[in-house]
Amino acid sequence: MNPELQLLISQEEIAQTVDGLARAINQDYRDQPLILVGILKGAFVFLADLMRQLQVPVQRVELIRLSSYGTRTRSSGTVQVLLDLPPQLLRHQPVLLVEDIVDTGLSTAKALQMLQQQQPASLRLCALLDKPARRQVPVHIDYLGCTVPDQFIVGYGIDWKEQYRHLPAIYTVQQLEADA
Ligand SMILES: O=P(O)(O)OC[C@H]1O[C@H](OP(=O)(O)OP(=O)(O)O)[C@H](O)[C@@H]1O
Ligand SMILES: Nc1nc2[nH]cnc2c(=O)[nH]1
Repeated sequence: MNPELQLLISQEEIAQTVDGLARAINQDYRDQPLILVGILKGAFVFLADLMRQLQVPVQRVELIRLSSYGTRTRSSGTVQVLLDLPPQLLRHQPVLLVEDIVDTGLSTAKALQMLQQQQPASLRLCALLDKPARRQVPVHIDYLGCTVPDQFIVGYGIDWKEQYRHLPAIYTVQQLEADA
């Protein structure tokens, strides 16, 4: 049976939030050529909207793919790297990591560590959502959209068992069956 969804952040609120984030990034980077790195799959919708609001010269858009939730609603605690970057790509370049949600922080911390190994000129994080209640490792978010409560989130690229990524707004999921 499909679970019940409750609206948390409307399409209009998401658009305003993305706009505010893009304005802050535009102001900070100005004419600096920037590399954007998005984390698949969850961040692909946010990345697509954010980058189209950027006025800074985006010299490259890259994607990495991490997974730690699978079909569950709690992190497995192990972050699998399913797609990495070619070596040396970020060396001496300003890089902005784009993430959909920082929850335990394990995925984002792993991504930051992977990117840092390539010795970028600078590395900052832009996250649409922050769920601080479940943090296991500290993560500094340079550009944050919204803080969300300790509930399971779906929509706007974010899934439950691969469903709901297509929804244009963000919802909390009610009455989820216990994880298998
Ligand atoms: O802070 P954390 O507890 O690590 O959770 C955050 C991560 O969890 C989700 O990815 P998921 O592993 O579900 O993969 P997906 O993006 O492909 O759905 C989400 O897209 C984040 O990348
Ligand atoms: N779908 C979904 N994935 C997540 N990964 C980390 N937190 C969440 C969440 O609240 N919802």
